[in-house]
Amino acid sequence: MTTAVITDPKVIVALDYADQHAALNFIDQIDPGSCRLKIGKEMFTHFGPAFVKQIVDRKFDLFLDLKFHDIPNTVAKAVAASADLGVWMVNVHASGGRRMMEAAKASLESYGNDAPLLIAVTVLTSMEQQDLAEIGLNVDPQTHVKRLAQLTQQAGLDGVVCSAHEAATLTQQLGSEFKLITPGIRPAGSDAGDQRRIMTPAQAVAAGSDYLVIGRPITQAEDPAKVLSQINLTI
Ligand SMILES: O=C(O)c1cc(=O)[nH]c(=O)n1[C@@H]1O[C@H](COP(=O)(O)O)[C@@H](O)[C@H]1O
Repeated sequence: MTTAVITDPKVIVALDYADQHAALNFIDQIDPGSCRLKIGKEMFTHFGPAFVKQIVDRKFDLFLDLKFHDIPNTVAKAVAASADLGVWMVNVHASGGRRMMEAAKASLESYGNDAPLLIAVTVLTSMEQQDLAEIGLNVDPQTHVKRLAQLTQQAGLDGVVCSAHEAATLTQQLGSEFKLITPGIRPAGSDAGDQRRIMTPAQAVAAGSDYLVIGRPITQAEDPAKVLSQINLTI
């Protein structure tokens, strides 16, 4: 183990590897107290629930990022299936609407204190105003995020995924208990890639982000554990 243990680590490392061994090699170098981990569509599609359980068994808090978006009954069942895997956090798309989110929340009632945090994606951090216009949403990203975050809170969820650019406004509007999970994080000097609404780790925390989702700047570094430690020192 090379990474320091922190109380309530803020970094969630996005394990977007096509190769299970590369992911496990990284995990072997870090301590579960130094970060949380996220498995998204790429690794889940390759390696399935067995891989999720492997990570959970290693005592990492795991965010299962499958961004469910379907009719309420289907999403409710998928969210409950995620809870059965023992994950720490699971998400849906807020644009699936109030009834879908309420059904997802209700499906976790029977899990009591073992229920994962349930959060909703607002506007993807890869999207800017022009992308919204192309899908018929003639609104600026901030306004749309605000609207979806309000709906998410009303539906009883624990927080939202948004860009750190929206964090300060959302904290003011929705209170500090409502969790803000922010991808689109880039340490100074690193490549933005396909992300559009980005911030550095320190800026994001200062803006009010509760958790920072960081993928490629860590996973594609020559020494991922070292980059994670360096980021932890800045926040
Ligand atoms: O829900 C997410 O985690 C998510 C939402 C969003 O709006 N933008 C976003 O980038 N993500 C995820 O966050 C991670 C970001 O990875 P990097 O761009 O490599 O840091 C990816 O796994 C995305 O799927």
